[in-house]
Amino acid sequence: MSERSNPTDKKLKQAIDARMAIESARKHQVDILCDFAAKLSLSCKGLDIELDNRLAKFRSALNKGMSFEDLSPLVSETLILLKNQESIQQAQQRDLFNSVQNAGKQLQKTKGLPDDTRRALRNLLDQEINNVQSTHGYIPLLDQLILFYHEALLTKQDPQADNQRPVKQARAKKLLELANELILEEEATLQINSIKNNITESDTIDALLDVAINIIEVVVKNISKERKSAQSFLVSLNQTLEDLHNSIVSTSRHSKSMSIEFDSLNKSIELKIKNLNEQTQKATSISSLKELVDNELKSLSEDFLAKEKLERKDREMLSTSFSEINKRIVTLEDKLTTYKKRLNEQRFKSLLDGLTKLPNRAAFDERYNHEMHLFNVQPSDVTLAVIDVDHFKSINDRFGHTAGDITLQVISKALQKSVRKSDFIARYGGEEFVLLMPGVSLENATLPLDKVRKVIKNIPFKFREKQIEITISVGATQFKKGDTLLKAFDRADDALYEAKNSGRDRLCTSK
Ligand SMILES: Nc1nc2c(ncn2[C@@H]2O[C@H](COP(=O)(O)OP(=O)(O)OP(=O)(O)O)[C@@H](O)[C@H]2O)c(=O)[nH]1
Repeated sequence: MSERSNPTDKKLKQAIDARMAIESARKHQVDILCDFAAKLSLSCKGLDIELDNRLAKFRSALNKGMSFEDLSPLVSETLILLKNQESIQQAQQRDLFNSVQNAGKQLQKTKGLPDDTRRALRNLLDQEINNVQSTHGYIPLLDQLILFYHEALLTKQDPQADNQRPVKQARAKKLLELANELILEEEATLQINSIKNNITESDTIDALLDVAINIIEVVVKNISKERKSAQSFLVSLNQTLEDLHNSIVSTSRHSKSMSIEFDSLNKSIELKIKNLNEQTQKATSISSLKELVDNELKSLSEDFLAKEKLERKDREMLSTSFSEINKRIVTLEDKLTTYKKRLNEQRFKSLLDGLTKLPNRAAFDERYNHEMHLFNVQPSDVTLAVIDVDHFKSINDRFGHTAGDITLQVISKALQKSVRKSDFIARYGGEEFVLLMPGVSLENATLPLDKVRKVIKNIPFKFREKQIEITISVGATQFKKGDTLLKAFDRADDALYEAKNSGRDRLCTSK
């Protein structure tokens, strides 16, 4: 019997053990789930007080191991609250979107915001904000926005703040370039040169604005002076022409009246001769003939005298009026010569760079065009070099704009002195120069160009008792068949870029 019950007991025991194992595994799973649910519920903490209370109850019920039937109503209530919370969050998200967008737009209107910040802000408003999916997604955007506000605030508080500097520098550079392009009279040029010193010294955008206004004032004054002088020239030219016209009219009037007088005298002489002839035919005696001839000859001689007097008077009048006309023509010629001279001076000035007195970019363009035209008609060796002063900005920054100006003048003189007479050197703009070497191949140009580089490097610049070495980078090329002005220049520019990128203070060539 015990032998029979034994297997049954064993089976029962095995079944009980298996059941207990399942129960324990299930309990373990339930524990994990409860723990998970409790932790998940904690993550919602702080959204809403009622939801917090309900979730706290839910967690405590889970801890106590409450049955799922008992938990069920609590879960349903929590679900309703969570659903409410979802729509509340959607509304909050909409509000947040609007607030961030409005704040950003407001910030965009701020003046003096650094370019990088402005670009990042535009990206935030145009792109990033539209990719946000949840309320949490706004956190990095808000963080960024606060940073932008901080930068804007710095710009407002400290005019010399670093973040305003790039904006100011860009404007200062532009203003300087414009000032350099102005071609005015001597006095105005001096004024502009002294104003130019203030450009780099201005530490705020407002100060730059003042400088710009000063420049405009000088230009306006110069224009009105030019206009006045052109007007007075035209008025005087007009007056001289009118005088000339009057002289000619009066001469012609005089000639007309003279010719009438001559006509009547001639007629009277003719008549008298005719009369004398007739009387002579009719004369009956020598004595009557003699008397007649005497009378007629006397009258004729009076007429001839009158004619001679008239002729003399006419000659005198003509001579006076011609010398008068001549005088006026000479005055006119003088005036035109002066004006032509002024125009030539003006043209010459417009082709010279005011600061360095080297030919300017317009002069270079003219010559470059000419050389390229000659090359296209009959190819020959022409080398083009672009020269740029290295780290010139730091000279301005460290020692001031005036020191920068003097440096450019010294470098220009040295460049002018170290190129050949047949070469053409010009200031292309800023701290950049261009050199045309007609009749010189690129191969033959490398030695003289490198010599120029060394000449500049050896100039003993001294600023504030400090010895400073200034170097140049040079990019050169040679005209090639099929070149355009742009193609050849780009090649020289590429070579210059290479010289800059490979350490500066060198010559690079491009074939
Ligand atoms: N004093 C003075 N400065 C000028 C004049 N024209 C341009 N500049 C300055 O020249 C500087 C040129 O600077 P960048 O173009 O940055 O070049 P860089 O400092 O020479 O540096 P690299 O060319 O890269 O070696 C700017 O600061 C301009 O303001 C001028 O007529 N006078």
